[in-house]
Amino acid sequence: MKPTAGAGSADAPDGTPVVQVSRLHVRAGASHILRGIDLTVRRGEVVALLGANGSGKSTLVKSVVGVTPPSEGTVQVLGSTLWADRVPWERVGYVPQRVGAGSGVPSTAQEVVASGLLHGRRLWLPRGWRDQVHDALAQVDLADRAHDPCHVLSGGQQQRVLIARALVRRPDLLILDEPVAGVDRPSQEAFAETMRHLVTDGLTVLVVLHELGELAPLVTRAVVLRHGKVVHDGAPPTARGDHDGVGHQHVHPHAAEPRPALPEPGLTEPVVGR
Ligand SMILES: Nc1ncnc2c1ncn2[C@@H]1O[C@H](COP(=O)(O)OP(=O)(O)OP(=O)(O)O)[C@@H](O)[C@H]1O
Repeated sequence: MKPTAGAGSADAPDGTPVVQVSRLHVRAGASHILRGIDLTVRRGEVVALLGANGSGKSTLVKSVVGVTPPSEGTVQVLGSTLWADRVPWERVGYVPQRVGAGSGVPSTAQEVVASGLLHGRRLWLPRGWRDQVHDALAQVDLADRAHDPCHVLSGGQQQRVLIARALVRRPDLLILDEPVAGVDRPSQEAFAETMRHLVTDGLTVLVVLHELGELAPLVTRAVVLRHGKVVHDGAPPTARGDHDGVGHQHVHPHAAEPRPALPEPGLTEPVVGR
């Protein structure tokens, strides 16, 4: 995936909350899925949302993008309160958990990505949309597949189309739910490189991951959910053994500054001084 210049604001992290979740509860029937979540994502941060299957990660990001309404509590995005104020969704990119870009509709990659330029107040494509779509597809290395129907693309390529759809509006806030699940290693590396450029340009990111993988060097904070509650909010964990990995970056503390114990067994392990 190839970066292009400038998405998001060019501001440095300044502590301004971009996402603010307060005492959020979500219930569905008899299920009490989220149980009092507090989460703040500040401008310029890259926050990884981690946790075991069923811990509530997708439900939390769906609440942040206004798909799932809260039972209690509030969610603010870019300073606007969901379900009360108008939220500037045109500044938000969202990649849902793997859904397939085609979803049975015979749309081309170009058409799917172009739909990312539409939002509540703009139901027509802006002047120059073809170039914007081409740039977004180039960022995920699919410019040459623009006119292919999505159903002929592989699962990983469809996922990259959805990433391009989120990037095409040059968002200030990007929310990704397992963006690289099912994406091959070279594409993961290219995606991480694209993200590195976008984050340098000021993009704020909330990303659901099962492991930090190639995005590890970018992640500024990790939030771990368990049974619908936040059980860790702080330094990102480091996967066991990755000192041997290609491209490993020694960004985590060593013996002098031990990491907090990770509360999510089996997910990742703290690494100290290896
Ligand atoms: N609409 C719903 N009705 C009832 N239960 C639901 C609903 N949506 C989610 N759940 C339940 O809430 C829990 C959390 O689901 P969620 O998809 O948020 O988990 P997750 O952490 O994203 O999991 P995974 O890592 O498997 O994607 C699960 O037990 C799920 O079955």
